[in-house]
Amino acid sequence: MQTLKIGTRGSPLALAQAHETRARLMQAHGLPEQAFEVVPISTSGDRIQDRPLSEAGGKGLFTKEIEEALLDGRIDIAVHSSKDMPTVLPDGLELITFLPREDARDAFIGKKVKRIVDLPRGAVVGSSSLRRQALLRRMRPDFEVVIFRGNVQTRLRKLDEGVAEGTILAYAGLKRLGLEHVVTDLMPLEDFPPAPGQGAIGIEARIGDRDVERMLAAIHHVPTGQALTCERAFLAALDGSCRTPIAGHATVAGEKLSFDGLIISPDGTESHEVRLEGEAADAAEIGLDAARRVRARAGAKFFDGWA
Ligand SMILES: NCc1[nH]cc(CCC(=O)O)c1CC(=O)O
Repeated sequence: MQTLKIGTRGSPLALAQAHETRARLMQAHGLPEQAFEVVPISTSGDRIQDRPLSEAGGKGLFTKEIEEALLDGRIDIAVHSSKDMPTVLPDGLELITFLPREDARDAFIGKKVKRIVDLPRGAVVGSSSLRRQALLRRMRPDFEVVIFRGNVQTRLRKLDEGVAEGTILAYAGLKRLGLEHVVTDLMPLEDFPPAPGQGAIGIEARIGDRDVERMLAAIHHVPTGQALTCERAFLAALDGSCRTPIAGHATVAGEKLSFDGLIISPDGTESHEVRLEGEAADAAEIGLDAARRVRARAGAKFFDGWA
């Protein structure tokens, strides 16, 4: 077979994820590194630095150019952070493979204090994610939450410069970058539920590309796939307004799946949670059912407030 072209964003995290995918494929198929080519692709999401991405057009910004390359045949597979993937993909493409999930929790990086609970009243905490901003406000209404973008290095520099007392990032991303030593605290799943898909590498391919399907089947992690099916069904059913922060996390043990979902107002004052358990084989139905329940509990007005 010719070289398999692995498309990815060019950020350090994206490249680390592409390299992990390549390593797993090499291992599973006994192939040398030269059997693969990692193709970095710049996306609009990487280029827009001046405003929150939720205002610039949301999640699709990180995937558009990569999906065009996949559809054009310039690459054969695309490696993504599942969390950044829209729930609706372009015709002809599917997310078919998930690698074993890393720790899905958010991590706190404190400058003067290690634990977020030890921050003084009114402390400034930086985050660019609507979910994290809302959860921070719910947890500590006294915090001043400021927008904080950029890669890990940029954020650490901002902490050094005194722009904020701390910031929150996905533990998984930090681990994959070999930066877990900067983490000073881990956020509990209950107070600070992760975004749907957090910590899971997802691989997108052309529907019906049999050679690629065969290659990828060997590295697919079934429990992660089931968890992601549930989380993405929850997200898809609620995603009408991308201005509503949504958290969702499923865990799979044997045949059983357990899901926790949450929607929260951006100011953190109103949140609605749901927990459902069921058969892992019913992952999509559980996610959809959870979305119906949490939507019913919140009422239609909840979504109107800030949409
Ligand atoms: N939105 C950016 C993004 N997309 C995926 C990750 C981390 C890795 C992951 O969740 O799999 C991050 C950075 C972060 O949230 O800290």
